[in-house]
Amino acid sequence: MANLNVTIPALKLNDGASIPMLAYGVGTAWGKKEEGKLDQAIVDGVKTAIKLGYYHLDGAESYKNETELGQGIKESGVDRSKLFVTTKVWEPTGEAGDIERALKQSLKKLQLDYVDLYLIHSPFWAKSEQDLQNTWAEMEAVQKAGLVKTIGVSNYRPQDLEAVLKTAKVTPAVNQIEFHPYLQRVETLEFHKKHGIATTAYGPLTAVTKAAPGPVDDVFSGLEKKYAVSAGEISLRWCIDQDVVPITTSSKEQRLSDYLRAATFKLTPAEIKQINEAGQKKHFRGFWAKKFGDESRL
Ligand SMILES: NC(=O)C1=CN([C@@H]2O[C@H](COP(=O)(O)OP(=O)(O)OC[C@H]3O[C@@H](n4cnc5c(N)ncnc54)[C@H](O)[C@@H]3O)[C@@H](O)[C@H]2O)C=CC1
Ligand SMILES: O=CCc1c[nH]c2ccccc12
Repeated sequence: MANLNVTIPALKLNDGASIPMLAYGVGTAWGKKEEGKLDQAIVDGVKTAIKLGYYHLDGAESYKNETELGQGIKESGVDRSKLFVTTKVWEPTGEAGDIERALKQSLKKLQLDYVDLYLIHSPFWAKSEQDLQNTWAEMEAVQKAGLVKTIGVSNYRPQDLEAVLKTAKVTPAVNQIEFHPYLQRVETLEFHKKHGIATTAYGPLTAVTKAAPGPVDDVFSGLEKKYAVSAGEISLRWCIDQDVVPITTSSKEQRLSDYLRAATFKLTPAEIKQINEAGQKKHFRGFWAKKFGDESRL
């Protein structure tokens, strides 16, 4: 297996930490594992990703494979300090101490004493603005206690972030959202920019996988020839060149290896504009569609 030996760029977060701009996610591609049993395929997938150079790893309590993610990290032999590990809390209860309890369980499964980034998986469990605010205060507390380096959110809409910012002492450093040419999240990205919140993107390959064929295909084929890369690699680079960190995944080593080519070329502003204009002709949301509302562009 060719290892391209590429350098993945990093993005500076609002708290001074650096986040690698290409991540390997363990939330999709692996199917459902048997409860309580270590799934060696997931452990091996994590080790393969790390071996190839994916040092940013995206997990979550709800994926039920933090044990495999932790074991893969351990068996990779790569120094902990070189890795950037994210996990997410699923549905906070709103009770005092619930975030600390959930985080400590995650850390135990991951066999780690801290995570680089801890996210609230979604805002959809909250019944009020106050729920979002109280839980954010709990996130601030675990950061202060040194259990996590950086705190953030996922799937938050501008109105959810507004609510958090009314009482926050620490601005969320990251919002992890679905982002691809058919879901460009213009308003959300503008809000992020205004408040110094970094965007990380799940579903970055959607335009060339689940939502294909579509209006970006012709633009992509021209760029595939120009840069001698695949449409997937164009999709990932389209994120990176807009300062968005793509989180991708595959159980296939060859695909993961190929995607590293996203770090070997750069799209021009005119090419990004071409993709954006073509992408705006179609709307597709692969995750959480009912929660956002089918037609929402947020
Ligand atoms: N915070 C959240 O709510 C969510 C977070 N995530 C995170 O993001 C990660 C990546 O999410 P995805 O949507 O899976 O990312 P993605 O858009 O990069 O798609 C990856 C999937 O596409 C498949 N694929 C790749 N190349 C392909 C090709 N050429 N033809 C056909 N299929 C191909 C892969 O096998 C994999 O299943 C997850 O593992 C998870 O860690 C994912 C969804 C929601
Ligand atoms: O994060 C992506 C969506 C999601 C939420 N819970 C699960 C569990 C397993 C796979 C994906 C997800």
